[in-house]
Amino acid sequence: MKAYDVELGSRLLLGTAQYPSPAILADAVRASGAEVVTVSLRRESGRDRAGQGFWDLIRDLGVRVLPNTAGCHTAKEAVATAQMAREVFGTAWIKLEVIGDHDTLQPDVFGLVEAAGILCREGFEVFPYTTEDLGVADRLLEAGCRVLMPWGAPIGSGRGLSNPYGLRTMRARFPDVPLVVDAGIGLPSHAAQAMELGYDAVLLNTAVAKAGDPAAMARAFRQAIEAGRAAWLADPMDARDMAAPSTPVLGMAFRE
Ligand SMILES: CC(=O)[C@@H](O)[C@H](O)COP(=O)(O)O
Repeated sequence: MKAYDVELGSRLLLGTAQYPSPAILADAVRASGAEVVTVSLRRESGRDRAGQGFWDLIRDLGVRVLPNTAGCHTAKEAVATAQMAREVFGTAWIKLEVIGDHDTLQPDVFGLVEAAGILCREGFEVFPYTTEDLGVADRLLEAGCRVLMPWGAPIGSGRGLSNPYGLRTMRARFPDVPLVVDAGIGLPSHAAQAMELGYDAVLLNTAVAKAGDPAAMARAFRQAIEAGRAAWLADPMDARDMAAPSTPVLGMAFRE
């Protein structure tokens, strides 16, 4: 997958919050094969003393950092956080979250589009956490985003894909835009489903961090994402309403 002209070997992007310990986080990142990890500026203080240990750990893992604006509720707050993240982490990449609702952590799509426009004009490479709304997607692309990240389900819910139909429609509408399902994934089968719909990648955090064995779960997600991608490339059959005998009693044994 290509994101902002960077070729990524892994289609799993992993969050770094909520792990029981730094060592378990490191094991999970290695097991996942992820080449990109998200980092919250509000949680880690980057290269100052308090965040130095975390920063060293990320550097030793050799992964690319995708800072996020987690916890921001207005465009202004998100822009300021992104600007600080660029200074601290030395990257133009930013995962843009503008939260609109306390209960669902649903994106505020108005604030999102506004912040995306400002950040793209300032040279950021924006990964917006959005919904599957096609009109909002159009606005984000017009604002300059070159990757879209629709939610699977509310952050941290582990519910899987709430609206597979909407995600399928989005994939069909934007065949050439890198699309990443972000948030709400609870099980490897959810991630596989996203990949089977033709999504380019999956971003997740809680399902691995909160598993009894985070490294084992990270490995399971890696395998599921690879399987889902392989299935998409293999051109899956269409589902049917009616039964069709898989072993016909008449006719040829093979299609040709
Ligand atoms: C880590 C990160 O960026 C989260 O904000 C992201 O949306 C992941 O959500 P889950 O924790 O539901 O996987």
